[in-house]
Amino acid sequence: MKQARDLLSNLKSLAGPLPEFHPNEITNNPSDLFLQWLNTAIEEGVNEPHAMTLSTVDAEGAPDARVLILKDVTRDRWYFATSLASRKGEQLHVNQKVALTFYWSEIGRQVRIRGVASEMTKERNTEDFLKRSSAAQAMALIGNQSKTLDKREDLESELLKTKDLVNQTPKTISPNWKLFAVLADEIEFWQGDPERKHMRVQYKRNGEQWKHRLLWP
Ligand SMILES: Cc1cc2nc3c(=O)[nH]c(=O)nc-3n(C[C@H](O)[C@H](O)[C@H](O)COP(=O)(O)O)c2cc1C
Repeated sequence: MKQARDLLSNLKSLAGPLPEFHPNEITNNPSDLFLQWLNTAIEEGVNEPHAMTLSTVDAEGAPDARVLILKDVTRDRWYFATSLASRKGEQLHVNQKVALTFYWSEIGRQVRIRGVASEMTKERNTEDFLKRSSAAQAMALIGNQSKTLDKREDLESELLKTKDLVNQTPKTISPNWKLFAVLADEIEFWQGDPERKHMRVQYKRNGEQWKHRLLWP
């Protein structure tokens, strides 16, 4: 087998062709630009464009990260859903400062968002929970995300029991499954360029207003 560094050095990155991002496409509000980029990602067939990395920090300030699904975007807010009892749930309890990162490799685009996460209302949680598939509802109702699983059979038997519960009492809501909104205060849009003349625009929020500047690649 090849050495890892040989395998890696043969891989291409940002080979293109990639779309361009002109300064005249910069919008006043970054949520508008995000939605334009999300639409482009969907049209261009990007695989799971709604998958994003959520970064959190623990009580000691050590970072952690994992992939989640983007549930919604409204003005200045990005939404995700998870279990309060999970590791990230515990981290969010002590520190609400988070980062979200999207990478859409097919079009060479990255979006970085920094902001503060807060829990949504019970009504929004219920609405989101009931939209989940019955398997996803059952898994959330078991509620053991990030806890030690002694053996896979335990998962199968818990799932069987909980799927029964979901079928018999379809509106059972997990008390731990929560929708969070990240109120963004900094967002960067990065368009890769095969010649490495990447285009970077960073927005910073001041109250209701956003300012932007270009960054060197
Ligand atoms: C494509 C993809 C989508 C995922 N979506 C979610 C999600 O929406 N919510 C969630 O809690 N975990 C989701 N996960 C699982 C998380 O990455 C993670 O394993 C889990 O939430 C436990 O993280 P924690 O131990 O840091 O709390 C997803 C994973 C992948 C790869």
